[in-house]
Amino acid sequence: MNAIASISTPALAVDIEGINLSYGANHVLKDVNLTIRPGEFFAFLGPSGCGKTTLLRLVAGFNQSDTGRIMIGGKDISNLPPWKRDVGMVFQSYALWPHMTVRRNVAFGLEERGVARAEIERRVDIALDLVGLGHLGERRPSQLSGGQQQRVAVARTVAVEPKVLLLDEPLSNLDAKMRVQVRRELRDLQRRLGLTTIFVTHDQEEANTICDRIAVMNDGVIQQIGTPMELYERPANLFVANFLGTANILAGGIVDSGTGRHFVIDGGIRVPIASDATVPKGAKLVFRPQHAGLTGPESPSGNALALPCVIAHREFLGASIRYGVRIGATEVAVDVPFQSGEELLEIGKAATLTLPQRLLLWLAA
Ligand SMILES: Nc1ncnc2c1ncn2[C@@H]1O[C@H](COP(=O)(O)OP(=O)(O)OP(=O)(O)O)[C@@H](O)[C@H]1O
Repeated sequence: MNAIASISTPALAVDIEGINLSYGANHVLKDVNLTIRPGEFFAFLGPSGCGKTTLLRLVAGFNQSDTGRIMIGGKDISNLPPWKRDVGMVFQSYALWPHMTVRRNVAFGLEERGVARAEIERRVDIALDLVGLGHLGERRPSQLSGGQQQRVAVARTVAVEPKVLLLDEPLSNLDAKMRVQVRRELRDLQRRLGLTTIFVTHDQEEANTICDRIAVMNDGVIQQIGTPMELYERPANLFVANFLGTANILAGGIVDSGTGRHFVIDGGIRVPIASDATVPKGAKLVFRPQHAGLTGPESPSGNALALPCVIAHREFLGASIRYGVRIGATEVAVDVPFQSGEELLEIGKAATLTLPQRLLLWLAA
């Protein structure tokens, strides 16, 4: 039997149903419902304090909810203590024992469970090999890099053969370069093990690059669940649009005249609304910087919307130029691919912002 087959268990779904949780008057989780599919790498993503760690700890059994239940593989585990849930959690701090060798750190959880010595040695070997640390078993945590310590924390968790892996901001103690490397390793390990995994992060890039699907949270409420691309291309509301990537947001009001609906933005500029567009009540006009174009002040031909604007800033980003553009009193960002030798638009000059109708988003809060 190969190393992976001997340490992985069949992947199970996690169902989170009707969860409400309060700390005193602070209603931290508000009617949370979601299903994590077997073998999925799933993220809880949201700003600090939105409740994602509280939700993860609820799955682990460290918190109790006021209502609802948690199911793993179709079995209600809400009333089981953490050690009977078959979940493994990697903490932000790693929580390694400083006085123990790497091997002892990985073995510790197995010893606590009364696993036989020969089986412990076998599983420690497999877990350390999985994270590429087989040769460093006799070192102590202080003799390892941050990335290596993180891998020991993962090996220790995987060694107890959990049915679900929980990762609480496991990359936040690493520098930017290490983070990119370790997140790839984590993704690769998760794929090889096929283990249902929940990953908590406030970093959208981290969630986008390694997770199959993401639940975006704000203020204890799930805003939207989807793949990274779905969330980026079809955000459900202004919060999601703003949290994943850069979003330009223009406020205004709808007027319905004989010539169809228009969205009147700052300065009285009228943006025609496509006849088939769904515009929720209180919606704002949203578009991504790379979906807009810029030309000189004369209106361009074609079927893009053309709005008069003024160039306010210009930043060279390498592959593109980011222009800060004023439309009425609002400034928006427009990314134009950089072509060597091409003339740039001058700051302070009038220009025309072009927007393809099909890429406009009409989103409410
Ligand atoms: N044990 C506790 N007692 C009281 N309030 C708590 C407790 N744990 C968390 N909270 C509160 O619950 C809310 C959600 O906290 P939580 O740690 O889940 O947020 P988070 O999204 O994980 O944030 P961060 O990214 O900063 O860790 C916050 O308002 C926090 O102050």
